[in-house]
Amino acid sequence: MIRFDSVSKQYPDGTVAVDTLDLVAPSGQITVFVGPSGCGKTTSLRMINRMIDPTSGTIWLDDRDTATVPTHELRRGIGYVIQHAGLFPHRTVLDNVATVPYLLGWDRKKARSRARELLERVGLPAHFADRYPAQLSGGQQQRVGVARALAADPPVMLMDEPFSAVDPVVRDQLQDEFLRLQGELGKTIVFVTHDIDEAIKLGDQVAVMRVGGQLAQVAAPADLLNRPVDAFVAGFVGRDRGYRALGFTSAGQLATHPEPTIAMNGPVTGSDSRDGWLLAVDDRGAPQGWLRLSDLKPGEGTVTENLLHRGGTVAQQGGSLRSALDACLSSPTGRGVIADESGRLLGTVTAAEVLVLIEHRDESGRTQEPVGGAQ
Ligand SMILES: Nc1ncnc2c1ncn2[C@@H]1O[C@H](COP(=O)(O)OP(=O)(O)OP(=O)(O)O)[C@@H](O)[C@H]1O
Repeated sequence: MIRFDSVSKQYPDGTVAVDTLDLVAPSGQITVFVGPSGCGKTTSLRMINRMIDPTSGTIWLDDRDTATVPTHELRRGIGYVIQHAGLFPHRTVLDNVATVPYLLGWDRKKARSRARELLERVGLPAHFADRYPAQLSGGQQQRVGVARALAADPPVMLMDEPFSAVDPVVRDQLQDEFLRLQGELGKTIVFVTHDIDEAIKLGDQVAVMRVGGQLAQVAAPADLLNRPVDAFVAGFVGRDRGYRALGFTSAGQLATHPEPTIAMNGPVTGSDSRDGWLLAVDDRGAPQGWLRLSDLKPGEGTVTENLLHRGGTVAQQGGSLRSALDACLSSPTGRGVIADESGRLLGTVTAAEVLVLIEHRDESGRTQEPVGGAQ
């Protein structure tokens, strides 16, 4: 656990970067600092490993006042990842990852074998080990940065905009893999970003700061979306927060309607169709897309990929209200496709049925007794 106890930082020129911050970052969880440029996120983060010393107040790491811990000892237990990864350009990827173990005096073989294991963990193939950072893409460099920070297995990780310098698709992948890794490792993580969507996706709790270094609100993502404390937080969290909050509310077990299907690569037969549409499934029963019978030209007798409307999303049974509603809204038929955990079709629901569930959410955002749906 990391605890900020009335922590302030005023730089010598008089700038108050952080103003009387009180906050707990619980062990094994991800706490995200988010806020507009200059609101004191980086300063707050760097005070944890004492790259910056607070002007007043105390930062506790478990039961130790960090001001009383020698910095080299403090930093041994704290991994640090920054934007652009900050890799050493003249060292190979493997030696970059092994930096801290070398510094800690590990035997070279053990350090390198640990580095190899970590590269694999962050999803980099073994042949990258002997490359230099400049020979990697931005996303690959960030993975190396994460592996390097994890090398000595520190219980705490500080991450300052680690995924900001890569394109949105790679960022999304890095975020997913980071969450998967954290699921395995359970580190105490403090993460800085200016991107509210990233904060909401990654944070177990999100601390919104305002310029002047004040904490505006700290809350779980769903609470932040459902109950912003003031106009600043509401504005920062964004306009479609009501819709996004549905992402944190389970749709429960949806009562689905049976949906007539047609087999991929099989013959087109329209006899079961209710409204001129059929849902194509593969040989495992996984939905592939919708087929509109009126799109067929004479002689097109086989269900092939290029005949399908594939824009619709598929929601998983037991998933969120947002994914269920999205499945309906994105479906060309208005019927949202619901699959089981292994991706096999269960049936469909309508937006009206999902809306009934949304209306029956309780105060905390949970859905009550499943209502609506079908037989
Ligand atoms: N060394 C310094 N001397 C004086 N002022 C500083 C110094 N470092 C940061 N500041 C100021 O402190 C405030 C907080 O800066 P900080 O870098 O912590 O903000 P941030 O929220 O991380 O910003 P960004 O998202 O733009 O990186 C800003 O007004 C900044 O200009």
